[in-house]
Amino acid sequence: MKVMGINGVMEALKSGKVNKIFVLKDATNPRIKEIVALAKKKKIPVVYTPQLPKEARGVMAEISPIEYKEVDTIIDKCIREGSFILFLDSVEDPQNMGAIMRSAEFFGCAGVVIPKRRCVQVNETVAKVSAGAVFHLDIARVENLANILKKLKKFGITVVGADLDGEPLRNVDLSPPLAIVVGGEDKGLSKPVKKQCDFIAKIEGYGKINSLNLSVAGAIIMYEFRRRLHEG
Ligand SMILES: C[S@@+](CC[C@H](N)C(=O)[O-])C[C@H]1O[C@@H](n2cnc3c(N)ncnc32)[C@H](O)[C@@H]1O
Repeated sequence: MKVMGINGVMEALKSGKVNKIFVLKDATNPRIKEIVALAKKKKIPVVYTPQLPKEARGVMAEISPIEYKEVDTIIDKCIREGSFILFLDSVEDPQNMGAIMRSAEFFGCAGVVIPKRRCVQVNETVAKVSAGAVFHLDIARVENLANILKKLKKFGITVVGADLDGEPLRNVDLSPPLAIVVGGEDKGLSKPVKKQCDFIAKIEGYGKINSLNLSVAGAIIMYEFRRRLHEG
């Protein structure tokens, strides 16, 4: 897998997943120089090249494939840290997947769980849009999201689904340990997934359109989770 762009390469490098770095011969950006210095310190080969794809913006890394985690590892971490797990139900657009993964990492998510089918997988676009967040996140792939959500109850994890057809977010209990479930672009939350949610939360709008981009909806709930924890 290749990662392009300064942020993605830097985060991949910090996470120890880079095998080789390609740098444009005449690159002058000081952050690229920082990347080269860090790569050399970590004894990672740096190849200078006269040409790179435009979207690399001067730097590209060859990385090991994403190592998916067991969902149980993420559940343990969520309980131990008193944090939250993000579940993505049939997200199809890699831009949206990358954007929500970036926010999930930013808000200190214990891990992200995605279905093996009918969902975009963690590819180069997701890695790039996430600004390298995917290299710091624990990500699990599961056969059936609803079955895992059912299992969470036994561990005392509250499951909150984000949906247009819910009660206002401000009335919903977001106490940790928490699972936040966000739906896909077209279908939203599937029926079996909705059935496993303890609460369905709606972010109230004040304009004419009725829905948010899924990555924005997810980020608002993750922020609200952290805000309430902070304010006690
Ligand atoms: C673009 S919306 C999907 C809309 C879908 N056509 C539907 O009818 O549910 C993608 C996902 O973002 C989340 N979302 C978007 N707007 C939201 C809102 N106002 N409140 C809660 N969740 C929202 C939900 O999880 C939703 O499934």
